[in-house]
Amino acid sequence: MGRKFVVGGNWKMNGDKKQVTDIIETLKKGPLDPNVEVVVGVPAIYLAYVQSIVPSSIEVAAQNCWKVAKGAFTGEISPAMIKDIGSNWVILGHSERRTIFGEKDDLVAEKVAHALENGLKVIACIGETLEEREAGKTEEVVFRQTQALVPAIGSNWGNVVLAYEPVWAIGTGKTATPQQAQDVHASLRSWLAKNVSADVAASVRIQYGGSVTAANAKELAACPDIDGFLVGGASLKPEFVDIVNATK
Ligand SMILES: O=C(CO)COP(=O)(O)O
Repeated sequence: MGRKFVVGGNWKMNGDKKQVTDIIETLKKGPLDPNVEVVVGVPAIYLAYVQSIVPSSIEVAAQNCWKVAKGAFTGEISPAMIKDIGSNWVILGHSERRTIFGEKDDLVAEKVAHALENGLKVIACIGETLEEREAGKTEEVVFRQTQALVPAIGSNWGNVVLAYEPVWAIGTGKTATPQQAQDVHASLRSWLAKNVSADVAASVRIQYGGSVTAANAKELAACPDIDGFLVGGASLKPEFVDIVNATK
Protein backbone atom coordinates (compact mmCIF):
# COMPACT_ATOMS: atom_id res chain seq x y z
CA MET A 1 0.00 0.00 0.00
CA GLY A 2 1.22 3.48 -0.79
CA ARG A 3 2.11 5.96 1.90
CA LYS A 4 -0.77 8.31 2.60
CA PHE A 5 0.31 11.94 2.36
CA VAL A 6 0.19 13.56 5.80
CA VAL A 7 0.32 17.29 6.39
CA GLY A 8 0.80 18.70 9.86
CA GLY A 9 0.30 22.29 10.90
CA ASN A 10 2.51 23.19 13.83
CA TRP A 11 1.00 26.35 15.26
CA LYS A 12 3.78 26.60 17.87
CA MET A 13 3.02 29.25 20.53
CA ASN A 14 0.71 31.27 18.30
CA GLY A 15 -2.95 32.14 18.15
CA ASP A 16 -5.70 33.13 20.51
CA LYS A 17 -9.21 31.75 20.77
CA LYS A 18 -10.45 33.81 17.86
CA GLN A 19 -7.54 32.96 15.59
CA VAL A 20 -7.66 29.23 16.27
CA THR A 21 -11.42 29.28 15.61
CA ASP A 22 -10.82 31.12 12.33
CA ILE A 23 -8.14 28.65 11.24
CA ILE A 24 -10.45 25.70 11.84
CA GLU A 25 -13.27 27.49 9.99
CA THR A 26 -10.94 28.00 7.01
CA LEU A 27 -9.96 24.32 7.06
CA LYS A 28 -13.60 23.26 7.27
CA LYS A 29 -14.37 25.29 4.15
CA GLY A 30 -11.28 23.86 2.46
CA PRO A 31 -11.96 21.95 0.45
CA LEU A 32 -9.19 19.63 1.65
CA ASP A 33 -8.07 16.70 -0.46
CA PRO A 34 -9.75 13.70 1.26
CA ASN A 35 -6.74 11.54 0.38
CA VAL A 36 -4.50 13.57 2.67
CA GLU A 37 -4.28 13.14 6.42
CA VAL A 38 -4.38 16.51 8.17
CA VAL A 39 -3.11 17.03 11.72
CA VAL A 40 -3.05 20.38 13.50
CA GLY A 41 -0.51 20.86 16.30
CA VAL A 42 -2.17 23.06 18.86
CA PRO A 43 -0.88 24.87 21.99
CA ALA A 44 -1.82 22.75 25.01
CA ILE A 45 -4.22 25.30 26.40
CA TYR A 46 -6.39 25.18 23.26
CA LEU A 47 -6.21 21.43 22.65
CA ALA A 48 -9.59 20.55 24.18
CA TYR A 49 -11.28 23.52 22.57
CA VAL A 50 -9.90 22.78 19.11
CA GLN A 51 -10.71 19.10 19.53
CA SER A 52 -14.32 20.11 20.26
CA ILE A 53 -14.70 22.15 17.05
CA VAL A 54 -12.77 20.13 14.43
CA PRO A 55 -14.56 17.87 11.98
CA SER A 56 -13.55 14.21 12.25
CA SER A 57 -11.47 14.58 9.07
CA ILE A 58 -8.97 16.77 10.93
CA GLU A 59 -6.78 15.34 13.65
CA VAL A 60 -5.37 17.24 16.58
CA ALA A 61 -1.86 16.97 18.01
CA ALA A 62 -0.23 18.28 21.15
CA GLN A 63 3.17 19.88 20.57
CA ASN A 64 4.88 18.13 23.45
CA CYS A 65 4.17 15.85 26.41
CA TRP A 66 5.99 14.38 29.36
CA LYS A 67 7.39 10.86 29.67
CA VAL A 68 5.30 9.46 32.52
CA ALA A 69 1.57 9.16 33.20
CA LYS A 70 1.10 11.57 36.09
CA GLY A 71 2.66 13.10 39.15
CA ALA A 72 4.65 16.04 40.39
CA PHE A 73 5.74 17.54 37.07
CA THR A 74 4.56 21.12 37.25
CA GLY A 75 3.63 22.56 33.89
CA GLU A 76 3.68 19.27 31.97
CA ILE A 77 0.92 17.28 30.28
CA SER A 78 0.81 13.51 29.80
CA PRO A 79 -0.16 11.36 26.84
CA ALA A 80 -3.09 10.07 28.94
CA MET A 81 -4.38 13.64 29.26
CA ILE A 82 -4.05 14.22 25.53
CA LYS A 83 -6.02 11.01 24.88
CA ASP A 84 -8.55 11.97 27.55
CA ILE A 85 -9.61 15.11 25.70
CA GLY A 86 -9.92 13.13 22.47
CA SER A 87 -6.67 13.92 20.66
CA ASN A 88 -4.57 11.13 19.23
CA TRP A 89 -1.32 12.77 18.20
CA VAL A 90 1.73 14.45 19.65
CA ILE A 91 4.68 16.19 18.03
CA LEU A 92 7.93 15.26 19.79
CA GLY A 93 11.56 16.27 19.43
CA HIS A 94 10.89 19.47 17.54
CA SER A 95 14.13 21.41 17.04
CA GLU A 96 12.76 24.24 19.21
CA ARG A 97 12.28 21.75 22.05
CA ARG A 98 15.78 20.45 21.44
CA THR A 99 17.57 23.79 21.19
CA ILE A 100 15.55 26.18 23.39
CA PHE A 101 14.47 23.66 26.04
CA GLY A 102 17.54 21.43 25.93
CA GLU A 103 15.82 18.17 25.01
CA LYS A 104 18.43 15.57 24.10
CA ASP A 105 18.02 12.46 21.97
CA ASP A 106 17.50 10.20 24.99
CA LEU A 107 14.76 12.36 26.52
CA VAL A 108 12.99 12.62 23.16
CA ALA A 109 13.21 8.82 22.91
CA GLU A 110 11.71 8.35 26.38
CA LYS A 111 8.84 10.65 25.49
CA VAL A 112 8.26 8.84 22.19
CA ALA A 113 8.20 5.47 23.98
CA HIS A 114 5.71 6.62 26.59
CA ALA A 115 3.45 8.38 24.07
CA LEU A 116 3.32 5.27 21.88
CA GLU A 117 2.68 2.98 24.87
CA ASN A 118 -0.29 5.19 25.71
CA GLY A 119 -1.76 4.92 22.25
CA LEU A 120 -0.75 8.26 20.79
CA LYS A 121 0.57 8.62 17.28
CA VAL A 122 3.81 10.52 17.14
CA ILE A 123 5.33 13.00 14.72
CA ALA A 124 9.01 12.63 15.63
CA CYS A 125 11.19 15.49 14.42
CA ILE A 126 14.81 15.32 13.37
CA GLY A 127 17.11 17.62 11.45
CA GLU A 128 20.56 19.19 11.30
CA THR A 129 21.68 22.75 12.01
CA LEU A 130 23.34 24.93 9.39
CA GLU A 131 26.71 24.38 11.05
CA GLU A 132 26.24 20.61 10.89
CA ARG A 133 25.19 20.76 7.23
CA GLU A 134 28.14 22.92 6.31
CA ALA A 135 30.45 20.50 8.11
CA GLY A 136 29.05 17.67 5.95
CA LYS A 137 27.38 16.06 8.97
CA THR A 138 23.73 16.06 7.87
CA GLU A 139 23.46 12.30 7.55
CA GLU A 140 25.44 11.61 10.69
CA VAL A 141 23.10 13.85 12.69
CA VAL A 142 19.78 12.61 11.33
CA PHE A 143 20.91 8.98 11.58
CA ARG A 144 21.97 9.53 15.21
CA GLN A 145 18.65 11.20 16.04
CA THR A 146 16.73 8.39 14.37
CA GLN A 147 18.87 5.67 15.98
CA ALA A 148 17.91 7.03 19.40
CA LEU A 149 14.26 6.49 18.50
CA VAL A 150 14.56 2.91 17.27
CA PRO A 151 14.37 1.13 20.66
CA ALA A 152 11.68 3.59 21.78
CA ILE A 153 9.53 2.82 18.77
CA GLY A 154 10.07 -0.94 18.80
CA SER A 155 7.34 -2.52 16.71
CA ASN A 156 5.22 0.64 16.71
CA TRP A 157 6.48 2.19 13.49
CA GLY A 158 2.92 2.19 12.13
CA ASN A 159 2.09 4.94 14.64
CA VAL A 160 5.09 7.12 13.83
CA VAL A 161 5.64 9.79 11.23
CA LEU A 162 9.18 11.13 10.90
CA ALA A 163 9.51 14.84 10.21
CA TYR A 164 12.79 15.89 8.64
CA GLU A 165 13.16 19.55 9.49
CA PRO A 166 16.55 21.07 8.74
CA VAL A 167 16.97 23.67 11.49
CA TRP A 168 18.35 26.24 9.04
CA ALA A 169 15.10 26.10 7.08
CA ILE A 170 12.75 26.60 10.03
CA GLY A 171 11.16 30.03 10.11
CA THR A 172 13.90 31.45 7.90
CA GLY A 173 12.17 31.52 4.51
CA LYS A 174 15.10 29.36 3.33
CA THR A 175 13.44 26.15 2.18
CA ALA A 176 15.53 23.10 1.40
CA THR A 177 15.51 22.59 -2.35
CA PRO A 178 13.42 19.59 -3.42
CA GLN A 179 16.70 17.82 -4.23
CA GLN A 180 18.21 18.54 -0.81
CA ALA A 181 15.09 17.31 0.97
CA GLN A 182 14.68 14.28 -1.30
CA ASP A 183 18.34 13.30 -0.78
CA VAL A 184 17.98 13.25 3.01
CA HIS A 185 14.64 11.43 2.88
CA ALA A 186 16.11 8.80 0.57
CA SER A 187 19.18 8.31 2.78
CA LEU A 188 16.94 7.99 5.82
CA ARG A 189 14.95 5.30 4.07
CA SER A 190 18.13 3.37 3.18
CA TRP A 191 19.31 3.74 6.75
CA LEU A 192 15.98 2.38 8.02
CA ALA A 193 16.17 -0.53 5.58
CA LYS A 194 19.59 -1.46 6.99
CA ASN A 195 18.98 -0.72 10.65
CA VAL A 196 15.29 -1.46 11.17
CA SER A 197 13.64 -3.36 8.33
CA ALA A 198 12.80 -3.16 4.66
CA ASP A 199 9.11 -2.98 5.59
CA VAL A 200 9.55 0.01 7.86
CA ALA A 201 11.76 1.75 5.31
CA ALA A 202 9.10 1.31 2.66
CA SER A 203 6.09 2.19 4.79
CA VAL A 204 7.11 4.94 7.21
CA ARG A 205 6.00 8.39 6.18
CA ILE A 206 8.64 11.11 6.18
CA GLN A 207 7.45 14.71 6.25
CA TYR A 208 9.55 17.65 5.21
CA GLY A 209 9.39 20.79 7.34
CA GLY A 210 11.05 24.18 7.07
CA SER A 211 9.59 27.24 5.34
CA VAL A 212 6.99 25.24 3.42
CA THR A 213 4.56 27.56 1.64
CA ALA A 214 1.86 27.23 -0.98
CA ALA A 215 4.47 28.43 -3.49
CA ASN A 216 6.99 25.63 -2.91
CA ALA A 217 4.76 22.78 -1.69
CA LYS A 218 3.92 21.25 -5.06
CA GLU A 219 7.51 20.84 -6.16
CA LEU A 220 8.50 19.33 -2.80
CA ALA A 221 5.44 17.06 -2.76
CA ALA A 222 6.44 15.66 -6.15
CA CYS A 223 9.61 14.12 -4.67
CA PRO A 224 9.23 10.35 -4.32
CA ASP A 225 10.36 10.14 -0.69
CA ILE A 226 8.51 13.18 0.64
CA ASP A 227 5.24 11.96 2.16
CA GLY A 228 3.92 15.16 3.64
CA PHE A 229 4.87 18.35 5.40
CA LEU A 230 5.18 19.79 8.85
CA VAL A 231 4.27 23.42 8.39
CA GLY A 232 4.91 26.24 10.85
CA GLY A 233 4.15 29.83 9.85
CA ALA A 234 2.03 29.00 6.81
CA SER A 235 -0.20 26.69 8.87
CA LEU A 236 -1.68 29.79 10.51
CA LYS A 237 -2.75 31.18 7.15
CA PRO A 238 -5.38 30.26 4.56
CA GLU A 239 -2.59 29.01 2.26
CA PHE A 240 -2.39 25.91 4.49
CA VAL A 241 -5.34 24.62 2.45
CA ASP A 242 -3.22 24.79 -0.72
CA ILE A 243 -0.33 23.05 1.04
CA VAL A 244 -2.65 20.21 2.10
CA ASN A 245 -3.80 19.98 -1.51
CA ALA A 246 -0.26 20.05 -2.96
CA THR A 247 -0.45 16.52 -4.36
CA LYS A 248 -3.69 17.13 -6.25
O1 LIG B 1 9.20 24.13 12.51
C1 LIG B 1 8.43 23.99 11.58
C2 LIG B 1 7.29 23.07 11.67
O2 LIG B 1 7.39 22.25 12.78
C3 LIG B 1 8.58 24.77 10.34
O3 LIG B 1 8.32 26.11 10.60
P1 LIG B 1 8.18 27.14 9.38
O4 LIG B 1 7.23 26.47 8.39
O5 LIG B 1 7.62 28.37 9.99
O6 LIG B 1 9.54 27.28 8.79
